[in-house]
Amino acid sequence: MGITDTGSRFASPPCLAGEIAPDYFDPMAVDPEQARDVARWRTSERARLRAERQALSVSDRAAVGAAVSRHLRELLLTRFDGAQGKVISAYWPIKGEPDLRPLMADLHAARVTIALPLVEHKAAPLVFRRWTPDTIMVRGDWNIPVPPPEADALTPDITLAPLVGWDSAGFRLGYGGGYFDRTLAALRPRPFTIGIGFHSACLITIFPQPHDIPLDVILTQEGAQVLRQTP
Ligand SMILES: Nc1nc2c(c(=O)[nH]1)N(C=O)[C@@H](CNc1ccc(C(=O)N[C@@H](CCC(=O)O)C(=O)O)cc1)CN2
Ligand SMILES: Nc1ncnc2c1ncn2[C@@H]1O[C@H](COP(=O)(O)OP(=O)(O)OP(=O)(O)O)[C@@H](O)[C@H]1O
Repeated sequence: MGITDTGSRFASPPCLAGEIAPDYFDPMAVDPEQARDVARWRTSERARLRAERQALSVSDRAAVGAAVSRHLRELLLTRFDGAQGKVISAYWPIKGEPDLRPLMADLHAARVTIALPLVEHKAAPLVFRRWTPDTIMVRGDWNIPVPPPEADALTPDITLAPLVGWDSAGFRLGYGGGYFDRTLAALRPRPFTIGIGFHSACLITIFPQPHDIPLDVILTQEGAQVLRQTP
């Protein structure tokens, strides 16, 4: 899907994707050799982008977290009237991801219900459990801090998907477990999905495969990218 045909508008330049001929790559082609090449390429791009992110100073990363939080607050106000009474799934930052925890606490105080994702079963959709600033976290899969098993399981209205890489058609590269794609494929109604990442993690294309689901918005420190129509 191209940029112009989604009716998108951009807060900053959308990373050259408009310069790609639409017939350059056929995302629906399921050629096993091509799928294998894409998987290898993704593995090396993930490593490159993660190393780049890790090389940033702590204060640069903190500034990105603060800027993304500002844009997210604004997006929730303008598109969801502040999201009061809604369930938003966030994430507990790992491996240099933008830290939105202060905003999570502010949203909780503003009567937004916050949930966090858990890998409770390998290669299955994520489970979301309620988080409040008083939640005592436990170690989950991959050592990610998660709410305890007795925390309520919730279905998010809005999902924040942390990303390792993104493209201007709204596709996301994560850590390679396929968890968000499986989750979005399973959830009905599908939550409004906001990718969260560094602007510099923009790729010309992630070579979307049939299982990849484009996000509704991608937020970076430079604002909203790939903003789709109102849900
Ligand atoms: N902060 C945060 N929490 C999150 C996510 C996230 O991206 N960020 N997730 C978003 O989904 C889920 C965890 N995602 C995971 C993704 C991959 C693997 C994992 O084991 N990766 C293997 C490679 C897998 C493969 O290539 O088959 C590895 O790196 O060794 C684990 C958890 C839920 N919580
Ligand atoms: N809906 C789905 N059903 C079954 N398998 C899926 C689905 N979505 C993704 N997968 C599998 O997960 C694998 C990894 O997917 P992908 O490369 O898109 O990961 P990712 O989006 O970077 O990971 P994550 O969401 O965990 O951060 C794919 O090879 C695919 O086989």
